[in-house]
Amino acid sequence: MDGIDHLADERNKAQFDVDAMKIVWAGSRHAFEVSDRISKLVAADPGFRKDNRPMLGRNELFKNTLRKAAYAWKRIIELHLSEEEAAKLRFYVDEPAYTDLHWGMFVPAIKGQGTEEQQQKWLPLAYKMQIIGCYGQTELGHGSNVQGLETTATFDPQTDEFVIHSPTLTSSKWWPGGLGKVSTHGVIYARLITDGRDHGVHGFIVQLRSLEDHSPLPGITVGDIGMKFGNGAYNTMDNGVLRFDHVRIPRDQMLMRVSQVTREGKYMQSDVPRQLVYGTMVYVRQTIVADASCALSRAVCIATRYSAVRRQFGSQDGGPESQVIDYKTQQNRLFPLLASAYAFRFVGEWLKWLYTDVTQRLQTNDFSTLPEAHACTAGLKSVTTTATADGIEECRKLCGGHGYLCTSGLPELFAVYVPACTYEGDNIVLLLQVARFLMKTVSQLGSGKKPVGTTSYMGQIEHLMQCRSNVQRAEDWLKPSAILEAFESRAARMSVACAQNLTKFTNPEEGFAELSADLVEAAVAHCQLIIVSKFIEKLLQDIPGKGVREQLEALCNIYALFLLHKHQGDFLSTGCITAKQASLANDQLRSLYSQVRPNAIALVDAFNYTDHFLGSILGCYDGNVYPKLYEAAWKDPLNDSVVPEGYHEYIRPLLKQNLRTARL
Ligand SMILES: CCCCCCC/C=C/C(=O)SCCNC(=O)CCNC(=O)[C@H](O)C(C)(C)COP(=O)(O)OP(=O)(O)OC[C@H]1O[C@@H](n2cnc3c(N)ncnc32)[C@H](O)[C@@H]1OP(=O)(O)O
Ligand SMILES: Cc1cc2nc3c(=O)[nH]c(=O)nc-3n(C[C@H](O)[C@H](O)[C@H](O)COP(=O)(O)OP(=O)(O)OC[C@H]3O[C@@H](n4cnc5c(N)ncnc54)[C@H](O)[C@@H]3O)c2cc1C
Repeated sequence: MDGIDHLADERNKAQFDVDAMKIVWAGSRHAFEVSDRISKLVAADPGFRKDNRPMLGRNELFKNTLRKAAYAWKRIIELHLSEEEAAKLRFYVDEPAYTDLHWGMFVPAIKGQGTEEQQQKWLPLAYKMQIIGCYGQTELGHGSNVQGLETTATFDPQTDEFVIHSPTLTSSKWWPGGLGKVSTHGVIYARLITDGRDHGVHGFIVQLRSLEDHSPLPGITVGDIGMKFGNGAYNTMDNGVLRFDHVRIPRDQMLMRVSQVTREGKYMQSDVPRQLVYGTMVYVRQTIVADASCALSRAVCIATRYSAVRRQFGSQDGGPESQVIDYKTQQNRLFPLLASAYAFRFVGEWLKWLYTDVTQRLQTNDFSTLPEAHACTAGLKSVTTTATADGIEECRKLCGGHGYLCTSGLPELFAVYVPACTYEGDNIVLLLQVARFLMKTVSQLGSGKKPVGTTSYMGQIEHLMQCRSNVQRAEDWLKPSAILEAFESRAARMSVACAQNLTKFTNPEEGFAELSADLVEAAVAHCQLIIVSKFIEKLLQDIPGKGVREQLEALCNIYALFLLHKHQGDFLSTGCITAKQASLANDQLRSLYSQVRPNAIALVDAFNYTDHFLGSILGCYDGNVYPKLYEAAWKDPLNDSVVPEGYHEYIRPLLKQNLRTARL
């Protein structure tokens, strides 16, 4: 526009090396270089334009998504992009599409649950996109309760086939992304029945559409489930409905890594735990945690830049008004979100490591860390997506009225993001899984079995049950040991209190149901401890770059102390800290906000988002917000004509009628 950087003064205030922080954020120099190159490539390509999405009707919107997905694939092939680069390209194209499920769930399901042979047969086809797949688990009647799924896969020994069937309306598959209009195949979850016996839910590769003309195969009824929350947004995705009427598939299309059905129809189980059937969900939950940091950082980048541009009140003698970012209330809402974005980034990195580690162990039949991996992925998915969805909405409010405009980018970001609280496991249902894991851990404390990994803090249960924080001055809250002890003792005491209350029930399941609200809170406390401790561990690493460590320390302290303030009821009622110490934490938070304030713009610049990816006038890099908002308004289709369509039919007759009435 005017070529001036309206945020230059803010950028000049930075007290750290932004380029070094970009590398910390990306994870490595290599990751930064790939991300930087691919994001610029996407931003510069008009084929990936996305600013028109809110204006398009469903059919147009969907066709546009198909075009983009095909174009993205064309570019991936033309440019010989690696798997890593291709994934980045899809990320920066930033449009929910069937490809997310193909690459994100269909391929991982085959990799995780298929035998070597099955992988060799199906993966090359999927990698070349000669088949397109979805993940067909949820049904109209059951989503969370996977064991309640009704679709059946009955083995027919005469033909060596499974017969896939939807026996009831509620057994219709409902929700799978990419299913409605695109997928040719699906990994479909169904109850395996052999010789009249029900062996529970298993995965099957089922062809759904003809590879010649895309029509549904015989016995298959398939379509889209209809418009979802928000214009544009997730409506680029064809979430589908699917019914089977005795559809036959060859026996070797059951995913047979975990269990097998022989030619004779005998059901056999490998040594691997049955829960590996749920393995794809563990994988995806892990990726969702890393994605949370992307979505939150994007919203925070928009809200931070705009808060520095926006001025309200405080003008004296005709001088400039105050930047809204200087209001302490704005900082108290914004900076903890900025800190959370960094915290989720680092816990996401760690979770990726944990997942890789458990996968390697599984390959050598070591299943010992699977329960922890399940609890961590489930719990962190829940806590980070809830905080991110709430955080995006908070960022919208932080941008005042303009945040409500689609051109702010925030309404669409929220609408696309908010189902993350539900998909891949409803967040409450997942926290209850964490609570079960915690109750088991507590119950084993007296047995001599040493808790390991993320529950190792429970090894010092006697200390944690009676310790009192020794914080005396606000600065004492800057000590990682003070923070860790407070978070560990809060989590331990909440879990132990639940475990003690559970003993009052003769039926443990009844007790679990009755105490489930408290159990969820104990699970949240445990997960928040993991996030805080992984941030602190990150700071123990070598962190190059002038001032980078200092900024990260401030953000880590903000994250922890803000949580402590928000959940002070927990910390006080469990006696981990005193009211005076809670108040000192608050004093420290204020001073941390002042420390972050001059660095705020540079801290969001470190995310290295292009204007294309941000998709927000309020968050644009140069901060030249008002001319862009003004210009964009005139591009709205409603402004194509000065007098609106419909004037002659609906406005003019009204006005004329009022004139006649007035004359009477
Ligand atoms: C990149 C992709 C883009 C994202 C796009 C998003 C697309 C969205 C896709 C989807 O949503 S796919 C569908 C996802 N569906 C769910 O997440 C369903 C949630 N429900 C469940 O996961 C499970 O049913 C449950 C809630 C965990 C309960 O399962 P179940 O009743 O079978 O188990 P329990 O009796 O409670 O537990 C038994 C035992 O198993 C352990 N366990 C449970 N899940 C797992 C797991 N995933 N991995 C390992 N272990 C697991 C559980 O802890 C119990 O252990 P023990 O207590 O017996 O030791
Ligand atoms: C955008 C989107 C994309 C999706 N994509 C796919 C896909 O690709 N493939 C696929 O298979 N599925 C997909 N799903 C389905 C998704 O996985 C399920 O919706 C999700 O697992 C939640 O299950 P549910 O809908 O049955 O919720 P319910 O379980 O019906 O939840 C309703 C309410 O009941 C509560 N509740 C349920 N059980 C308990 C309990 N035991 N204790 C306490 N409270 C409980 C929940 O907390 C919630 O408040 C998608 C969903 C969405 C929204």
